[in-house]
Formats: sequence, C-alpha cells, structure tokens
Amino acid sequence: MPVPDWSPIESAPRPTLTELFAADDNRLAALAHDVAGIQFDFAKTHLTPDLVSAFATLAEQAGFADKRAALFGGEAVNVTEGRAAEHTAERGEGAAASVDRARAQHQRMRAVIDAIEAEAFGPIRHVLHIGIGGSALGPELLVSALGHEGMRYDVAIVSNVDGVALETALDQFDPEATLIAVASKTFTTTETMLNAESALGWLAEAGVDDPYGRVIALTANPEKAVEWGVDETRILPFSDSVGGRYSLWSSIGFPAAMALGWDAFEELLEGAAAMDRHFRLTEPTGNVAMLAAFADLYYTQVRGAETRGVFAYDERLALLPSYLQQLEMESNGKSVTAEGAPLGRPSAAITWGGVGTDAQHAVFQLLHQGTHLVPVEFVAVREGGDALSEAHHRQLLLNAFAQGAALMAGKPHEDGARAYPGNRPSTTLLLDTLDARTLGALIAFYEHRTFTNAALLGINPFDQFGVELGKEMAKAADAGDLDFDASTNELIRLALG
Ligand SMILES: O=P(O)(O)OC[C@H]1O[C@](O)(CO)[C@@H](O)[C@@H]1O
Repeated sequence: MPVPDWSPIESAPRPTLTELFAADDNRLAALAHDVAGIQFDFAKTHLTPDLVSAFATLAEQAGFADKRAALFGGEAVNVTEGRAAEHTAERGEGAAASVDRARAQHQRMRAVIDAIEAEAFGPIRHVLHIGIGGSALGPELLVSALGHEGMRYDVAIVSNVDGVALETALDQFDPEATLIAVASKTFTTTETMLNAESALGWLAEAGVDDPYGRVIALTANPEKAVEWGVDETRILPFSDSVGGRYSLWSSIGFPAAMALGWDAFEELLEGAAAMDRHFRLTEPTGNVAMLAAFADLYYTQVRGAETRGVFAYDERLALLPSYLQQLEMESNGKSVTAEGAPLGRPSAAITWGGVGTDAQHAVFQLLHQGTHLVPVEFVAVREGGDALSEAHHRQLLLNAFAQGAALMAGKPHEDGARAYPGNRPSTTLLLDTLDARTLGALIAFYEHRTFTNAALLGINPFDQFGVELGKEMAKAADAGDLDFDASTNELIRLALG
C-alpha cells in the first residue's frame, strides 16, 4: 500500500471562505447534501471540490475502501484486541451471521420488555439504569433527546460512583416499582458494580422480596452476571464485538426501548441502517461521513486545529457533545497507528461543546476573536420540540445560522478589540425533525466520521488502552498499596486517613 501523500492537501491554495463562495456559484450544491432527513452543510468549511478529490486520493492510498469493507464484513478490524467491530450488524448491516445473532438478541430483549409490561416483575414504573461510559452515555442521549414528549417509564441513569448520583436517583423512585438495569459490557467495572450493589441494598432495606429478581443485566459477559447473582433468564446479552461507545444499538439501549417503546427503538436502528448504506455505497464527493472527516483532517493536520466545538441548538440534544466526546476521543485519542508505530502527526481533535444559545453567552467570544482555530459544528432541528409560540424556535435557529455566518464573514473595525477576523469555519447539520429514525442516522453518521478519521490516520478506533492505567492505580490504592509518589500518598492520607 502506498504511503499516504499529504503534500497535495498541504500545498493547496488557501483562499478565505468568503473568497471561496465568491469564486464558485456551485459551492453549496457541491458541499451540502441531504441524507436520511438531515441537511449536512460543509460549505462554510475550507473544503473545495479539489481538496475533496485530494482527500479521496489520500483515502485510496490509505486503503480506505478495504478498511470499510472489513468493518461491514465483520473482520477483526480491532487488531489490537483481535476482534471485529460489529455495531452496524446491530442495525442489520453487516456479516449475515452477526446480523442474525443481533436480531435474536433484540428479540430476546423485546420479549423481556413485553414481560415487564405485562407486570411479570410487578407494577414497574421506574427504571434505574446503572452503567458508565458507553454503557450510560448512549442510552442517556436517547432518552433525553426523544423522551421530551413523554415516556412510558421514569428513567434515571446513574453512572458516577459518587454516591450523590445514586442517592439522587433513588430519592425519586418507589422501590416497590423499580427495575434495575445493570449495564456493563464486561460486568467488572468497579463503579457500576458498587452502584449496583448499593441499589440492591436499597431494595432489600425497603423490604422488596428477592432484590436480584428485579435486576436485568445488559452485558457481553453473561457468565460474570450469573456469578454476581442475576438469573440467566434476566440477562440480555450482546456481542463482545460491539464496542462500549458503539453499543447503544444493542441491549445497552434497553432503558430507551422501554421508555420510548419498541417501535421507536426499531426506527432508531432503521435510521442508523440508512446512514450505514449511505456510508458504504456513496462516492467520497457526496459521502457525508467522509466529507466531515475530510474537513476534520484538513483542520487538524494542515491548519493546526487542536479542538473542535459542537453546539447543539436544541435543548433535547444537550447531551450530544458529551456523547461525542467519548465516541471521538476514546476512539481516536491515540498516538500510535494500528500497527503500533508512532503516529507522527496530530491525532484527532479534542471534542468539546455545549448548547446554543447558552454557549453564545459564555464561550463564543473565543470562537469569534480568540487566537485558536476552532472548527465549529452547529446541530439544529427544523421542527421545534416546544409547544410555545413560534418565536422561541425561530430565534433559536436564526441564532445558530447567524453565528455560522458571523464566524465566516467577520467584520473589520479600526479598533482591534471590536474587529472580527472572520474566515472561521463551521459545519451545520440541520435535522428535519428529532425522531428516533433521524437520531439513529445522526449517531451513525458520527460513528462513520470517527471511523473515517481513524482509517485515514491509520489508527485503530476500537480499543481504549489509555483508560486502564488510572483504573489499575485506583484499585491498587483501594487494596492498601500506598506506594505512590509523595504527593499522591499525602492526598490519600489527607482525604481518607
Ligand atoms: O461497559 P463496561 O464494561 O462497564 O465499561 C464501561 C466503559 O468503560 C470503558 O472501558 C472506559 O473506562 C469504556 O470504554 C466503556 O464504555
């Protein structure tokens, strides 16, 4: 395979965004695409048809088409762990055997949900979902994005080992009407297991007979769940080849399927599948995940951007930036290639962000006038989620669009403090509506964008060894091994005696 040659991209002319618009009447048609109910507008980035074609060549040199085929074909693309990455099979797009396996697991999940609805577990009204990282962020995003108009059950998602988090959730719930979903791919994560034990203790203290009978385990390690005390019939397994941060499509999505209903969960999968097909079958020039990754790479590799800002101009998507932080940073925050060689170039950007319009009054100062280049992403929804006057949604959307226009156009002023340099890039994702299908497509888009970034950088986006060292050290401290540095030992002594 040829070594990817970045020089045509690095040496490409660098007109300003305003110049790019002035020079090409077709710019919008070339760089804005409507896919699966979402308008993806890359026109306010520095991508040009020439740059897109240079990136397409780079993708060829990086063996992108084969890597993508290997992903969908269920090959062991997670080379460091010798595993496939089969999140697309969960939505019906993948190797036939994996798709069948996922369907069977979904059917089992649906049967358990039907049994809960039929009150086989008693009069359940509350679902306490305990999990962390990928076992929490996905379901939490789904529930908060889609639950605004009402949910069939109250859902609390507890991740932090800080007891305040669990206490706050327990205070809202009646133990007699609470089901506990313990979500952990490995079923060994210390925070989750401690929270789960405390939740069982709460049920027992409240006099609930057989607290373990109220637990549903969502895991890729059923043996561990059985060992911990969950009956085999209440385990909803998923495959080891579905990564934690890619797992909301599997049984990890259980609280969302319960609260939003099975039809909504299926629509979520279908929306994601539509994006999978788009990603698999569309040429780079119109492939929205590839175009987004090309823009990401242009800014990190050529223009020196270290971060990217994602701003959800919709309260329902307030958790999207946190979700994307795990997806993008745990996947691509690596300094070696899949083969273990030094990366030799910047890895993916640091993802951060917030909610518009709030963020405009807090952090946008730096975006407009700071010295850092921060490509910005606006995510908005054409159809508002509120029943108030139209004025709210109109103002929300106009603010999002005006920010993008202002970042690009800038405004000169003789007083430097009042000048806006402009030429600052942004992308806008405009969803037709925020329903399960469109949200599924949106999340799948981000997964494929992350994959494309990784493929072109040569990174394995499916492992996360970087999180292990700190966990090991915390365990060592818990076991009484205080042989740390002087600073750490003193902190432990001061805090814990
Ligand atoms: O689902 P588990 O095994 O409890 O892991 C939770 C999370 O912990 C991590 O391994 C990181 O510490 C994530 O990748 C994962 O989503």
